[in-house]
Amino acid sequence: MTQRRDKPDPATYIGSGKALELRDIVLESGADTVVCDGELSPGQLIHLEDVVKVKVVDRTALILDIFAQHAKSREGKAQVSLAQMQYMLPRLRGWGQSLSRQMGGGGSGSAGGGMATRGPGETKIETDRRRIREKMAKMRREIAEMKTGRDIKRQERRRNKVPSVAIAGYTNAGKSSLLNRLTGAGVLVENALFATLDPTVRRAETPSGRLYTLADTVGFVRHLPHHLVEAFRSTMEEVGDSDLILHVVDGSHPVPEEQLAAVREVIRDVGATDVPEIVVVNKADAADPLVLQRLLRQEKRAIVVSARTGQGMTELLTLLDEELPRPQVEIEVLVPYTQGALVSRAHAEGEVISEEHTADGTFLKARVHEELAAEFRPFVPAA
Ligand SMILES: Nc1nc2c(ncn2[C@@H]2O[C@H](COP(=O)(O)OP(=O)(O)OP(=O)(O)O)[C@@H](O)[C@H]2O)c(=O)[nH]1
Ligand SMILES: [Mg+2]
Repeated sequence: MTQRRDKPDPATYIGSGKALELRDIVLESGADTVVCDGELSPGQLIHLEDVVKVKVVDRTALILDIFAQHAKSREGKAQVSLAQMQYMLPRLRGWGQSLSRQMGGGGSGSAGGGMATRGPGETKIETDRRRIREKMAKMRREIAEMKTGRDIKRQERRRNKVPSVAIAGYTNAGKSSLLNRLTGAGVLVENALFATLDPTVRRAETPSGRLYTLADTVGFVRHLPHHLVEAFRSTMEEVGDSDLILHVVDGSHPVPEEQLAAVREVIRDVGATDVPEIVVVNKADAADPLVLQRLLRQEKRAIVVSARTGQGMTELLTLLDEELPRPQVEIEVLVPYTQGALVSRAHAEGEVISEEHTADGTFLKARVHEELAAEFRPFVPAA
């Protein structure tokens, strides 16, 4: 059901007449849940439930439920429960329901007899709120500790100078499928929204034999509610810290541009705007050729692939090899004057620290990329 309004009804989100219409649909169809593609205030949710007499789930709650089903890592799980508690806090409903029921199925054992700890004059709902807040504080501390661990890992990767590639994109675009294609990683692929929550990082090799890491990320959605942004953070940081973004877009979608734009908005939000991006138009096997042509015309650096059939993978790997920043190596060499071209390349492709013309040739200190360093290897003076 859709309704066009200037703004949501303050009481029931949709208008009161529309709410009655919705109640009739619920009765006729025997539906047990109403899902609303929007964010309801706690009051709107309660009022709407009172009218339709079944459970009402808004967009945030639905996304949280999906996250909860798919979170695998400890940090992912903790972040989801934190977001769930934050969501529940203003929505607790009185005496009747137990906390665990309100927290949604499969809750992490947060309920339990609150009677014993209830302070004087505190109602059940106040007790519940206090306990949730305490639990949230504990959870935040735990997440902060987990983050430190992850940062250390990331720093190690940096120090090792293995360039990192993040696969980002709208949910269901085929990010995990692409990761599997590129690395044979066996990451969960599902035809469901948000199959991925925990950051999954693999090591891989470019055709020219350079090592890099490839990180799968959670799918982006438009208008991501704020407390979900927090729950996403681990993956987003991965994107912001990467050396290259493979921005996967579902080419079989009639208007992939919308998803591209939505994802770019989030990339901007996490400050990853200066990370180079390759647009990977996926699902070529199921796409309208006209849409693919349009995308290739519009996007500077785009490539059409199919993670399913393997189409375009060789080209993608070649492109990735070209776009990955070259790690810099410091060299100290004595280059004979007959090899002047090599010295010129150090100037053009690298950064010359010092240059001295001796009787035996050019004594050069420079920072250059790995391939060039290899060419200078014959001229490293014997120690
Ligand atoms: N036809 C076709 N389907 C594909 C292709 N790549 C992926 N799919 C399907 O698209 C669906 C989503 O793929 P995933 O790889 O899980 O997508 P994702 O981007 O990782 O999704 P989230 O992790 O949920 O954000 C699955 O049903 C895949 O089988 C492709 O090249 N062609
Ligand atoms: Mg995935």
